[in-house]
Amino acid sequence: MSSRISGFYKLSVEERREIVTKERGLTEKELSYLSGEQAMSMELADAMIENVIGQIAIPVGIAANFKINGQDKFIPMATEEPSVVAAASNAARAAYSEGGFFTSLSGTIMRGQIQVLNIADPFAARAKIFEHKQEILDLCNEKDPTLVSFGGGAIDLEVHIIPTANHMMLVIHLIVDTKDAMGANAVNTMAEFVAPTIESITGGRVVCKIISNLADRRLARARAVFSAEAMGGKEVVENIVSAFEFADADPYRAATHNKGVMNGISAVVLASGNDTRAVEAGAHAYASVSGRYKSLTKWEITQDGNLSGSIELPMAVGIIGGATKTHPVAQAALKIMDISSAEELAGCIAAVGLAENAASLRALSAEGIQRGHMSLHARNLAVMAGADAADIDRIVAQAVQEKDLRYDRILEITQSIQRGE
Ligand SMILES: CC(C)(COP(=O)([O-])OP(=O)([O-])OC[C@H]1O[C@@H](n2cnc3c(N)ncnc32)[C@H](O)[C@@H]1OP(=O)([O-])[O-])[C@@H](O)C(=O)NCCC(=O)NCCSC(=O)C[C@@](C)(O)CC(=O)[O-]
Ligand SMILES: NC(=O)C1=CN([C@@H]2O[C@H](COP(=O)(O)OP(=O)(O)OC[C@H]3O[C@@H](n4cnc5c(N)ncnc54)[C@H](OP(=O)(O)O)[C@@H]3O)[C@@H](O)[C@H]2O)C=CC1
Repeated sequence: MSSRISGFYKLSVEERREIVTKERGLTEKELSYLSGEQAMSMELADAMIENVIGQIAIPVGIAANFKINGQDKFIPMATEEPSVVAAASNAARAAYSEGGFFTSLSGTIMRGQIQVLNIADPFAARAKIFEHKQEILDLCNEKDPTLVSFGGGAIDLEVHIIPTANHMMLVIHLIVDTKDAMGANAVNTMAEFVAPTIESITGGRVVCKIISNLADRRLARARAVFSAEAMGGKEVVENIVSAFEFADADPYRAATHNKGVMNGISAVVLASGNDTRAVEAGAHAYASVSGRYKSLTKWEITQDGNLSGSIELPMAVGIIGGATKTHPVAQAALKIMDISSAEELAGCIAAVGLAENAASLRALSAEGIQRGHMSLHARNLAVMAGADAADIDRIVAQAVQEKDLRYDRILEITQSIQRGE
C-alpha cells in the first residue's frame, strides 16, 4: 500500500474509510466502533473505570504520508485539537520523498522503585541487597510466569542511596523487561511482592513500591530528513534550526516546543489505548535529565541543505495489557497501523512526534502558526456559532478570505447565512 495520498483530506469521511478498509482489511464491526455507530458497551466502560455514567467521543483522524522503516503506514490519531492531524501529514509528506522515518527502541525495560527507610548503615545495606540479588529476581519472576514465558521478567537490580532532608534513603530499582506490555501493573506487583524480603535483608522499613515513569531504558528514537523545498526553502530551514536552538536554551520556549511534539505523541498513544499520562510524564522528565528542561528533538541541516530531525524520549507503551486489548477502537488502531510489537508501536509514535514538531516549527519559522491552525480551528468556531454542517465550509472560506478568524466575525457570517443573506 502507499500512504502517500495527496489530497486525502479533501475526500469525504466515507471515501477515507474505504481507502483504509481496503488497505488494512477492517471488518464491519471495527468500522462501526470507529464511527461510533456501535459504542463501547456500558458494561465494558464500567469495568474499565469507576463510577461510570457515560463515555466521551474524541475524533480519530488518519495521518497520511508516513513511511516508517521502509513501510508505508496509516497513523490513527485521537485528538480534540484541530490542525494536529493535518500538521503530521504535512511534515510526513516532506519526509516521504527523502525515505521517510527510521526508528529504534533501546529496549522494553522498565524500572520499579522500592524506597527503604530507617537504615543506619545504607552502604552496607546496599551491599547486602546485591548479595541477595538472584533470590530477589527469582521472587519477582515467580510472580509473573506469563511475562517470563514471553522472554521477559526481572533481569537486574540497581541500588541507589539518596540523601534527603530527613533521611538517607535506600532506593532499589527492579529492572524488568516487560516485553509487549507497558508493564506498570507487572512491575508494581513484583515490587510489592518482594518488599518484605527487602525489609528482612536490610533491616529497614519499605514505604513506596512503584514503577518509575522516567523509562530511560525504553527510549524510542526516530530520525528523518525533510526536503528543504517542501519545508519552504533555505531560509525556513535555517529558521527552524534557530527555533530549535531557542527551545533547547530556554525552558519557557521548550515547554511549548515539547507541547507541539506531544500533540502528535499523545494522539497516537490515546488512539492505541495506552496511558497518555505515563508517556507524558516520561517525556517531560527526560527533557529535564540534564538539570535543565530542553527540547526533545534535535534539528540540523544536512550537507545538501535539507532539514535533518531526530527525537529521543521514553516510550512506555504496550500492545498487551491496560486498555490496549479491551478497548475496541484501540484494537482497530493497532490494526490500521499494522503493529505487531510494542517496539514497533513505540517507533511509530516517536516518528509522529518528530513530524508534528517539524510541522509546527515550519509554520512558526515561515508564515506563523495562526494561518494553518486557525483556518482549521475556524470549523470548530462555526459549530460553536450554531452553523449547520452544510454551511461550515462556506463560513470558514469567507472568514479566511477576510483574514478575520475571530469568533465574533464567524458568528456574524453564520447568522447572516441563517437569515438567508
Ligand atoms: C495546517 C497546515 C498543514 C496547512 O498547511 P498548508 O501549507 O496550507 O497545506 P497545503 O495545502 O500546502 O498541504 C500540504 C499538506 O498538508 C496536509 N494538509 C493540508 N491541509 C490539510 C487539512 N485540512 N487536513 C488534513 N491535512 C492537510 C496534507 O498532507 C497536504 O498534502 P497533500 O495532501 O496536498 O499532498 C500547516 O499550516 C501546518 O502544518 N501547520 C502547523 C499546525 C500545528 O502545528 N498545529 C498544532 C496546533 S498549534 C500547537 O499546539 C503547537 C505549537 C505551535 O505551539 C508548538 C510550538 O510552538 O512549537
Ligand atoms: N505510574 C504508572 O504509569 C502506572 C500505570 N498503571 C497502569 O498500568 C497499566 C499497564 O500495566 P501492564 O503491566 O502493562 O498491564 P497488564 O497487567 O494489564 O498486562 C501485563 C501482563 O500481561 C501479560 N502478558 C501476556 N502476554 C504478554 C507479552 N507478550 N508481553 C508482556 N506481557 C504479557 C503478563 O503477565 P500476566 O498474564 O501474568 O499478567 C503481564 O504481566 C496501564 O493501564 C496503566 O495505566 C498502573 C499503575 C501506575
